[in-house]
Amino acid sequence: MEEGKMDENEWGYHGEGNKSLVVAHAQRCVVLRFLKFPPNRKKTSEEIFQHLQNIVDFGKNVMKEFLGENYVHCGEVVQLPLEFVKQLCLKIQSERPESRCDKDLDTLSGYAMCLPNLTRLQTYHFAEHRPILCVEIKPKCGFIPFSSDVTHEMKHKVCRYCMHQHLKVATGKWKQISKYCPLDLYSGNKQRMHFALKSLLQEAQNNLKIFKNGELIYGCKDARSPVADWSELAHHLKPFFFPSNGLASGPHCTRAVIRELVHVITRVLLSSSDKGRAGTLRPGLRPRGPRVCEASPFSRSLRCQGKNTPERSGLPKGCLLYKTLQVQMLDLLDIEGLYPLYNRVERYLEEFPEERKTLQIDGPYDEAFYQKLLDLSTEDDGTVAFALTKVQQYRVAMTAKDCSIMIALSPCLQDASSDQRPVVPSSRSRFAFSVSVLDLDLKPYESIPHQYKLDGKIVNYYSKTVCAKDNAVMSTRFKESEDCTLVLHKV
Ligand SMILES: O=P(O)(O)O[C@@H]1[C@@H](OP(=O)(O)O)[C@H](OP(=O)(O)O)[C@H](O)[C@H](OP(=O)(O)O)[C@H]1OP(=O)(O)O
Ligand SMILES: Nc1ncnc2c1ncn2[C@@H]1O[C@H](COP(=O)(O)OP(=O)(O)OP(=O)(O)O)[C@@H](O)[C@H]1O
Repeated sequence: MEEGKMDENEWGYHGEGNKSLVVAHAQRCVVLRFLKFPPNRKKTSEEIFQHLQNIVDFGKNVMKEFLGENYVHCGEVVQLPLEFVKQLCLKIQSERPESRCDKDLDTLSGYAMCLPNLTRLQTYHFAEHRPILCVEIKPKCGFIPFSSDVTHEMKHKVCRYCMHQHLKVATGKWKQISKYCPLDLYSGNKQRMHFALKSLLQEAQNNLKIFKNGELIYGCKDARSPVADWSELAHHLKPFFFPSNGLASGPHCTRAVIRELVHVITRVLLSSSDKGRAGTLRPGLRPRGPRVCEASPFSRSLRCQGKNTPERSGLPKGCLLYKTLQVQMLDLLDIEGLYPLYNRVERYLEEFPEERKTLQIDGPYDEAFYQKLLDLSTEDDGTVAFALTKVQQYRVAMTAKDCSIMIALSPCLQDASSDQRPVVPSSRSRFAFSVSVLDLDLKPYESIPHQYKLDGKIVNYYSKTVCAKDNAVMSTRFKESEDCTLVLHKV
């Protein structure tokens, strides 16, 4: 960043999550990502610089290794004029969703991350003049825990996302339960993936956003957001999927456009555009545990029709979903098995606080840190070293369970070359595409007790309310069928 030349009027609000806020440059293909903190919990400039540098190092030394060079963009830490940051913060404040304003943008350190704007195709410095469509998906955890440390039977049947939905609706975070189940998206089965993507389009929550030429055109800010409008979305997407065709508007057109979008995204998700190292975690993390989640409406309907569960994951090994799932599965013990190991590390640190640095709890996230993550043994020898390895693997797995995938699509002419970018066909057009992953900030060591409590809360709420309701319905049905049988006997 050229210090003297920073002008807040050249930047606009782009989006934010729980921990960071992103602004995009109007012309250049870059974004600035700032950290956010609750009021009165400010950190020193040095701490913020170190935190951001850790994010960059973790991306470079760990996530690039696991996920592949082409998918991960680490960016760099930049120092900005304080006056620019202050003015920028004032400028964007009115555009921030109310539900995110419990945290303030860090305006005191002057540090931020500079990254390519992934809602434009990967050209990094200058925006392309071709139209660009970008779909962001936060897929969440794609497997059901297989650890023998799991004590709640329900966790072996229903995935965490589907259980958590009920708690989120009960606490007012979202208005209604989504039909999306991550296991459907990660299944590699096209039919299930189509169902998962359609469900995301119906109830986007914070799991789906769509950008056109870098502008958000579809997505949900919070529970107060208006209901999704597919015909408006189809209106935006029609020129991309039916460029030279006078497809009339109306429900038929909307369905056709949405179908094209879902099919193209599925194809891209199943593609292996990465040329880097494939699967550093092999062998060891083969898909385990149930293939389907009992709460997924897709698998429920299969069961009702008396059909078998679909085949195990057919995800191609080079695709980003497969690689993300591999990293998620570094959570080998589940939080229930991990928590006692975290306590072992804690006890050790209480006795030897100066060891925190040697154990690399807060970094550096270097090559040595990465190498230790490759030890997949689950035989506990009672040592702090074993406990620490599992704790660090868990943190990395949690990061992969919370990252987002960005798919950028740019129409290309039928015969034109796509500058060596991969191309995906749809029925009436072709797209050059890129796939990237974002939000790869390593989850903090301190969040483990919170994870443990939240896990219990999610499962207990689901078991008490949803299961109890299901059982009541089942027993009424059973009673009715008993009554019915009795009547039949009498006759
Ligand atoms: O715990 P989860 O599964 O609810 O995930 C949290 C996310 O909620 P979600 O369920 O995706 O709506 C949550 O997302 P939102 O703030 O709800 O958009 C954050 O991503 C949070 O991560 P962090 O604390 O900011 O590092 C996420 O926390 P981590 O569990 O990843 O630490
Ligand atoms: N490099 C990028 N290019 C384009 N958009 C981006 C980029 N990085 C982030 N964004 C946008 O900003 C939003 C918030 O960023 P991010 O997910 O990193 O925030 P966060 O606070 O770390 O998230 P979380 O709530 O998961 O902790 C993203 O959902 C995405 O839409």
